[in-house]
Amino acid sequence: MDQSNVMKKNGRFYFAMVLHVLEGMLSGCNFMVLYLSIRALLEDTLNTKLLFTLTGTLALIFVVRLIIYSIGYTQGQIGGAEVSKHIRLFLGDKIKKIPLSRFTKAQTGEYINVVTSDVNNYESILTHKSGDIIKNIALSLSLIFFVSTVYLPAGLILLVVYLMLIPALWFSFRSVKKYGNEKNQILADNVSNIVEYITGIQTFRSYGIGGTKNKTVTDSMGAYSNISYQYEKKVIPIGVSYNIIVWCSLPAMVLVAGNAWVSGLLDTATFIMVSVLPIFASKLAGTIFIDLTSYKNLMISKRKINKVIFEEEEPESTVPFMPKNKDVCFEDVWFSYVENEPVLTGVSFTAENEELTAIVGDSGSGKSTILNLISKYYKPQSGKICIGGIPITEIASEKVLELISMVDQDVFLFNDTIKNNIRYARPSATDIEIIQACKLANCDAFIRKLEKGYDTPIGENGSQLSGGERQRLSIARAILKNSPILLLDEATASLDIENELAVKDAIRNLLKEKKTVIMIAHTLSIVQNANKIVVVSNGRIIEQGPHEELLQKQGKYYSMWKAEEELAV
Ligand SMILES: Nc1ncnc2c1ncn2[C@@H]1O[C@H](COP(=O)(O)OP(=O)(O)OP(=O)(O)O)[C@@H](O)[C@H]1O
Repeated sequence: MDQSNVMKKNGRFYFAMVLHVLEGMLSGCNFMVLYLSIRALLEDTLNTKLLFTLTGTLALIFVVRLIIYSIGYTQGQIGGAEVSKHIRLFLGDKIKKIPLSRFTKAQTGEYINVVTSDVNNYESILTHKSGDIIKNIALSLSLIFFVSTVYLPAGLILLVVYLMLIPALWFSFRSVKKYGNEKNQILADNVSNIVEYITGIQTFRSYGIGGTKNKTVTDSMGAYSNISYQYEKKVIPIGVSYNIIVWCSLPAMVLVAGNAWVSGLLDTATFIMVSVLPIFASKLAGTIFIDLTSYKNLMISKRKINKVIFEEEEPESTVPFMPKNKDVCFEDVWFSYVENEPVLTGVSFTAENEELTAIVGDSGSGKSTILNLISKYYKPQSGKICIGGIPITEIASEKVLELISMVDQDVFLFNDTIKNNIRYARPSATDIEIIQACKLANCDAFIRKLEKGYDTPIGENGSQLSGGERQRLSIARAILKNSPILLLDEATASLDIENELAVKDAIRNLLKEKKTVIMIAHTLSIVQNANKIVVVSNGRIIEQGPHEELLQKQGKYYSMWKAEEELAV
């Protein structure tokens, strides 16, 4: 669907709106019948026949209104739900196309908010708010029209009641604009913080910073209640003042109509009718004020949805990406996550086709960032990253990632069976291929010991598995995907010796295939046989070459090697 049509309202919605207008006008007719009844009563012309005619008319209005209401309500609900269904489907698809670098912590809360509460808000505008507002406005207009025809000054008083809505809404819309946007932004931060809090609840609890002790969450909750309070504090007095002013229409009406009655210009029936109408009209105007204020507030959600709909997308994957070879080349790449805090400063190196390139360096030197850039999770600020000589900047992430298998420290596992978790790497894989991959990744044995073997559900994010087991499942995925480029973060230091050996053995099996491998190595013993070792320090490459050559240089690599040897002794 074209993005400019996503939020477009449909025929059902407009049909429902027409029916709401009719319903509002019919409600106004009740007052006319009531007026005729009072007239007949006071003029002593009320008899059984007229009484039946009047009550029959009221019953008919009721039945017609009921029919119109039922059709209008149903059409409005279906029409609104259809629009929000299109929005949800579009956003689901859109999120796939947004560059991965946009999914920072803050932005994630914003997206969650848009696809959940903002779409719900917009749906409620379509299914409820618009209909209620339009119906009440139609009813108000028919009241003004009716009263004006029976006694013009009374009609003008009612008109003033409704015209007073303009300044009241001007003030309330100003507050909505000021606090509503801020409230929405704080809510998005709140969602991000809560998602992070709940995801990390075990860690928070283990350090005794759960509940109110978690300052970030409590601060953000506090900020949200503050802004909600500020918002209400500004809007409520406007609503209250408006109500007080419009209720003055009651004594004003009694005074004006009373004077006319005393002077004989107005009959008793009209006096009674117009004198009680301000009670109803004031209440109705108050409802319209509240509904329009909340409509304006809900329209913030519409703008936010639109912002995501028109957000810049990844380049389309129409261009086939078939590099002749799979060497990965960095040319003077500069990158920072946060403005003015460079993490990579002029990185240049080539990981040759079907060779093993190891990246070593101090913690925080930028090793994982290099892998993140190859996977297009982020975009460099300057410089070029090429695969097989083709710059990847203009290629869709999807296409680039087809060529890459990633085995890193953060293994994400779905709440599904072991077999299905591995199958994500290649949905067309047969059970035998999955088992074969698991054997090579050293996980077949532990999987078979589980109650239901490969069909065992592994809980949310694989919570029932150890760190080493999760890493081996991730290696099994990479083996199954069998892509020509392998990005590997060898993080075995945190594992117990048995798991470390199993993972290292699985990695050895993974490396047997002819692939372009870029491996972050945390222990140097594993990189001795690499074709090239790239040494990173403070975001720069300070040495590169094979093991022996780097040892001879007696630079950073040499001292790291010596330090590791001493540790081993
Ligand atoms: N998403 C992020 N936002 C902001 N800064 C980040 C982000 N990820 C990493 N950094 C910072 O970038 C720098 C390089 O991080 P990186 O993870 O690439 O280092 P590393 O060499 O892989 O470290 P380690 O060996 O400890 O995993 C660090 O200072 C880190 O704090």
